Amino acid sequence: MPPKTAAAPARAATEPIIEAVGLGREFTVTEGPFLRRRKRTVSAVRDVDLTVFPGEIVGYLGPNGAGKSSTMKMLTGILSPTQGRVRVTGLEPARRRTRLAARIGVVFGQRSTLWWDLPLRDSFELTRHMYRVPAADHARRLAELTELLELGPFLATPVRQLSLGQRMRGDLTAALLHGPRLLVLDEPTIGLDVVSKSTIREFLLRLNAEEGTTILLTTHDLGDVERLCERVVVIDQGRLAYDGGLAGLRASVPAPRVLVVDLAEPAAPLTVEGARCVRVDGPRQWLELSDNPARVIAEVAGRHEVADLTLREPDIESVVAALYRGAVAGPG
Ligand SMILES: Nc1ncnc2c1ncn2[C@@H]1O[C@H](COP(=O)(O)OP(=O)(O)OP(=O)(O)O)[C@@H](O)[C@H]1O
Repeated sequence: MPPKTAAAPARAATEPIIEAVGLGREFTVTEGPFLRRRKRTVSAVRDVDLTVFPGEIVGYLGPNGAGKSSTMKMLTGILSPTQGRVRVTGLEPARRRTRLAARIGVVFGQRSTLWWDLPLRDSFELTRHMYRVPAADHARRLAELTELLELGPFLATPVRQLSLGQRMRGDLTAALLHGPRLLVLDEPTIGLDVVSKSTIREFLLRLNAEEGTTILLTTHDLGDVERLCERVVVIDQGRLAYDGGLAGLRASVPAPRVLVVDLAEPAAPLTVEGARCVRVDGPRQWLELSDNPARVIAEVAGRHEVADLTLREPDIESVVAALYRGAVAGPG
């Protein structure tokens, strides 16, 4: 399926921070019962062209198995591409992994880089040595980050005693202590409660606004996307399916609008041309619209006594679900 595109935000004429052209990664897997094993090639990522400029926040989305983690691993040098080429901050990641590590921060939400048995503060001190950050710079930055991420009270706590949200904030701090230009996040809010999610989202926005840090994140949490990403890239079955703004994403997929009707009395599901009743709860009914809302509203109001009406635009969740379905269904 060719990628759908929408107008990307205006960018300064600067060097891209990420530039991938025709990027691909295949794996050879062995399958089948003993003595009848066969080798099969799995294409995890194919033909991905992706250019990200400094200061962007880009959401990299896709259903399970779409190729997000494989892309992230190629961008951070953990995996070598089998096709195409990629540069991150001007470096070829798999060949210049150590040099690249000094320029980027990486957080994989399900895997901590902190030392489990050490107090948080000691983990940060070890990180300082790994990145060779001067002591005074480290102290200043640690003070800023721990204040913004509300980690002060936990600096003496061993990592294994931290809650998931505290640990995630610790991982973010560790990834940012050396002042990277690019932050790569794989599921940064996975498993967190609403307050912790919000703390992390607000922090990332501030980091981007005040320091100009470029952020590339994968997430299945569309709240992250709505709050953080001016640009989304959708990958499906290894290929790009969309690259553009959130508004364009909404416009590119025909997800239906829903009319919520509060009748004066409970009634049987409404049958109206151009609408499909998808839910009934007492006097409230939800009509999925395939026609002009004004005509549907007029017809419902002509037949029933209506107490209230609300027209709901498709939420980003149903837009993305429709996009994934469309991409899975194939071209067109
Ligand atoms: N080391 C590997 N060996 C064989 N196949 C792999 C390997 N890593 C990934 N794959 C396959 O490549 C495809 C893409 O996987 P990947 O982990 O990149 O997807 P993802 O979008 O990150 O999925 P999820 O959202 O579930 O984490 C999948 O079919 C997966 O099974």
